[in-house]
Amino acid sequence: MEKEVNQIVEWLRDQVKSAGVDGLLVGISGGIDSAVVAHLIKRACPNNSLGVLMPINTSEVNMQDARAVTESCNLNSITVDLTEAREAMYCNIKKELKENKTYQEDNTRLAQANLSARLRMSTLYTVATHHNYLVVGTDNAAEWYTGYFTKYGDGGVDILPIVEFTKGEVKELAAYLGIPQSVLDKQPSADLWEGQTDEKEMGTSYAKIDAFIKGESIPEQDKSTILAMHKRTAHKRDPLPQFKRN
Ligand SMILES: Nc1ncnc2c1ncn2[C@@H]1O[C@H](COP(=O)(O)OP(=O)(O)OC[C@H]2O[C@@H]([n+]3cccc(C(=O)O)c3)[C@H](O)[C@@H]2O)[C@@H](O)[C@H]1O
Ligand SMILES: Nc1ncnc2c1ncn2[C@@H]1O[C@H](COP(=O)(O)OP(=O)(O)OP(=O)(O)O)[C@@H](O)[C@H]1O
Ligand SMILES: [Mg+2]
Repeated sequence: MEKEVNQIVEWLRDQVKSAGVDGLLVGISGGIDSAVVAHLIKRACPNNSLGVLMPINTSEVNMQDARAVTESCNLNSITVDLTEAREAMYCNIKKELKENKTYQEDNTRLAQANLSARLRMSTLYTVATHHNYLVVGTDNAAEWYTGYFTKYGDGGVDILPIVEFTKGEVKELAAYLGIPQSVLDKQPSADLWEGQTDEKEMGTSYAKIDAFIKGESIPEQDKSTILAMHKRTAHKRDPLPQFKRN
């Protein structure tokens, strides 16, 4: 673990140097992926790293965990509450769609969820511009393979330090780095709506996704769920389709 952590930390420093920026920042949710990235950026840039807490109707438990994460690595942090901004923006969009008679009730939950993720992305880039920092992403190998992230939301970042680590490996990194126990024990959740957990929404488990990525055999049902997600989200990983002139 120590060797891997040092390698990532070195890589993060190289990214800062080659981009010609002053430091690194990450959104802190109170979940394990951002906790690991928080510790890594603090190690890479002790005096030039920042955690950004961005509640949108976020529970006090998750806020406490987010604060515990920044305290556990002594990471400088700010909190930007986006609850009202998300509400105001979604209300305006909904009103216009209703007037235009193109509002679709069925898509409300996902549309609001993805708007939350994209408002967080906009906030991180606003702070990054002020500080001359890079925005560090938290996607792990399981999320990347299944495309379980919002395009240009939590997927809209500059660098991905843990994208080759399975969820299981992220947990090992977290234990090594000394992340608070309440964060280690928590069910992974995008926390985009009440009661959401990643595994409930995806219809499979991180253990199965990790095993599949590592080439191990898993039940057919899980395999087809994972492959369907991978296929449906190819556009999030691929370069943008570009019309080429003759
Ligand atoms: N074939 C194609 N080629 C090019 N673009 C394509 C496309 N198909 C859809 N699109 C575009 O992509 C959009 C759909 O993608 P996207 O907006 O990402 O939305 P979508 O993949 O439908 O939803 C995001 C998923 O990620 C989950 N999530 C989000 C954020 C954080 C976390 C977490 O773990 O913390 C998880 C969330 O719960 C949800 O299941 C469409 O609206 C369309 O604009
Ligand atoms: N309330 C929040 N405040 C700040 N950043 C957030 C918030 N919610 C989500 N994010 C950002 O979006 C990322 C994606 O969320 P995701 O749920 O995949 O990761 P996590 O919460 O760190 O870990 P887990 O997947 O175990 O819940 C987070 O790592 C974090 O960078
Ligand atoms: Mg989470």
